[in-house]
Amino acid sequence: MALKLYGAAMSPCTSRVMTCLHEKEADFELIPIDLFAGEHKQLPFLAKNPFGQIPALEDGDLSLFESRAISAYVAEKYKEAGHDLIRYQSLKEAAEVKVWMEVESQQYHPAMSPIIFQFFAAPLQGKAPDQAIIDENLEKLGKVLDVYEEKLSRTKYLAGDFYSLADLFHLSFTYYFMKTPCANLINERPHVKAWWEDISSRPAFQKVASAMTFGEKGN
Ligand SMILES: N[C@@H](CCC(=O)N[C@@H](CSO)C(=O)NCC(=O)O)C(=O)O
Repeated sequence: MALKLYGAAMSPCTSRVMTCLHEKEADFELIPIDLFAGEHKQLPFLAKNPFGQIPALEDGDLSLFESRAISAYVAEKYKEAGHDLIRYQSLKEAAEVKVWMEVESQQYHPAMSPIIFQFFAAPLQGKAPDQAIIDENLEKLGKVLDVYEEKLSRTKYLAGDFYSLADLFHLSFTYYFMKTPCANLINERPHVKAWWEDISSRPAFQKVASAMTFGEKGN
């Protein structure tokens, strides 16, 4: 039976899960939740995620939320299908994947998401981007990217010489980041740039990126 993903194609958190579903060649249905109408802040959606945020996923009687947890579930459930994202046959490699999944959510995302908010969400609320917030977080992100540059000079991908869920977790927010005037923060770091070009060119993400139209005319 097809998995049901509740969210919005342009939302980076929904796109994170869709990218994983495509890598695993999983059959799913995207059920749109209208953020602009506040559908995510009321029942029935609140019963799927009490924090009132997209995405949520239903697989039979299992209902999940948090895009990274949903992606990890999908990667485990379909571990023998499509690309192995969690290195389930190697305890050591799987542990490295877990380290860099945490790095994305604990180091990279906290610096990246305020920048994305300023460029894409603030204007929707009629506010100009707050340059002080952008600058403060660019400095933090630069320090994180310096660590990435060194690591990626030693391994092709973050967890090793294999593409994993850790790399995938970065795709959707970084896609929007590369559309801002701050893209040079990645482009000026050769190993990070090469890594970004490699992971964002994967067919599973390309399928998703075409619908990631935040900030474009009419959105
Ligand atoms: N840690 C959670 C964050 C979900 C989230 O921020 N969802 C956003 C859209 S994705 O950018 C959202 O629902 N925003 C609307 C709101 O917060 O009101 C996850 O990874 O699933």
